[in-house]
Order: sequence, then structure tokens, then C-alpha cells
Amino acid sequence: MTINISAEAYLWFKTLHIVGVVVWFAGLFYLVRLFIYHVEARDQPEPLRQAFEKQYALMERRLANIITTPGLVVTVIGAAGLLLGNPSWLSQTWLHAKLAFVVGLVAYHCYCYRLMGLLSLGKCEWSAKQLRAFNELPTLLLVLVVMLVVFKNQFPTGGATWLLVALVLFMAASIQFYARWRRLKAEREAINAV
Ligand code: HEM
Repeated sequence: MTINISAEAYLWFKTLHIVGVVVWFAGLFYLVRLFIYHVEARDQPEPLRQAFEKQYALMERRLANIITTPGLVVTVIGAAGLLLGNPSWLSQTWLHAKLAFVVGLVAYHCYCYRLMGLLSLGKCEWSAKQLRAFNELPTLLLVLVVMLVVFKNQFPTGGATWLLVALVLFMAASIQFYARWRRLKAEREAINAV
């Protein structure tokens, strides 16, 4: 199969784009998980609490600056190359919808930086339960964005789509229930140990 230069460049940009997306999301998912551990460290006795909080703040900063933000930048550079290679995408509805969700993702990314700052100052009021729910938001956006890019203007609205949305919600609820079960178990063990 012969690929002319611009077609090959398009595929390179797509490769870059997909790798960027994977890195960006790995960073976003793990970052908010670290926030949950950071908030749960409040329950530790001193001096453990201080040591944990310091360590989580360091891990969050490194993850955000070395993995998550570069992932975002690589995604956008790849996307710009794809649009240069095929500017006609710009007039298509699926891309407008996708861009709207991407703006939501970038806002989520920026809000993570705000939470990271508050956590490092010990001023974050969020509970672990709220953060777990917050951590589900990018999953939903990921599913929608990937569906848009795959189905484009033939976006399906039938049973399969609703099944997928139900699956994401089921996963979110399971995570909350599992955390609650773990907390109750730890409380029971603490009572039994007395
Ligand atoms: C920065 C804004 C973005 C723009 C302008 C953009 C634009 C595009 C374009 C034009 C394509 C090529 C479509 C094709 O060749 O069929 C593409 C592919 C893709 N995009 Fe994006 N994208 C953006 C962000 C994202 C994000 C945030 C995700 C993931 C959540 C994502 C996931 C993908 C995937 C998986 C593909 C490959 C689809 C395929 O090969 O069929 N994109 N993107």
C-alpha cells in the first residue's frame, strides 16, 4: 500500500493524538485518586498525617506537571495536525459536539489544579466521597468523545448507548459502595480491637 506524504503525516498526527489522549486520561484518573488518598490521610494520627500529606502533595504535583498536562498538550498538537490535514472536519457537527466536551475536559483539568493547590495548603473541603464522584466525570466524557469520533454524524441514540451510560453509572455506584463497605469494615475491626 502506498501512502503519500500528507496521508502518512495524517496518520502520524493521529498516532500522536491517541497517545496524548491515553497519557492525559491516565494522569487525570490517577491524579484524582491521589486526591482521595490525600483527603483520607486526614484520619491518620500525627506525625503520620503530616508525612502522608507532604508525600501526596509531591506525587500530585509531579503527576500533574510531568504526565497529565504534557498529555493534554500532545493531544491538542495531534488534533491540530489532524485538522490541518483535513480542514473539512471543522464544518462538521460531530466535531463541534466533540470540541464542546473537550472544553469541559480542559475545565476539569484546570479545576484539578485548583484542588491540588487547596490540598497542599490544607484548605480543601471536599470529602473522599465527593472526590470519588468527581473522578467519574472524565469517564463519561471519554465515552462520549470516543463515540463521537467513531460514529461522527451517525451518533447512535438507541439501546446500546443507554446500556453504555448505565454501565458507567453502575461502575461509579460500585466504587462508592465498595469504599463505604471498606470504611464500615475498618470501623468494625477498630471496635473489635478495643
Ligand atoms: C483538542 C481537541 C480535539 C480535536 C480538535 C480532535 C479532533 C480529532 C480529529 C479531527 C480526529 C480524526 C478523525 C478521523 O480521522 O476519523 C480525531 C481522532 C481521534 N480523537 Fe480527537 N480531537 C480532540 C480531542 C480528543 C480527546 C480529548 C479525545 C479523547 C477523549 C480524543 C479521541 C480521539 C480518538 C480516539 C481518535 C481516533 C479515532 C479514529 O481513528 O477513528 N480526541 N480527533
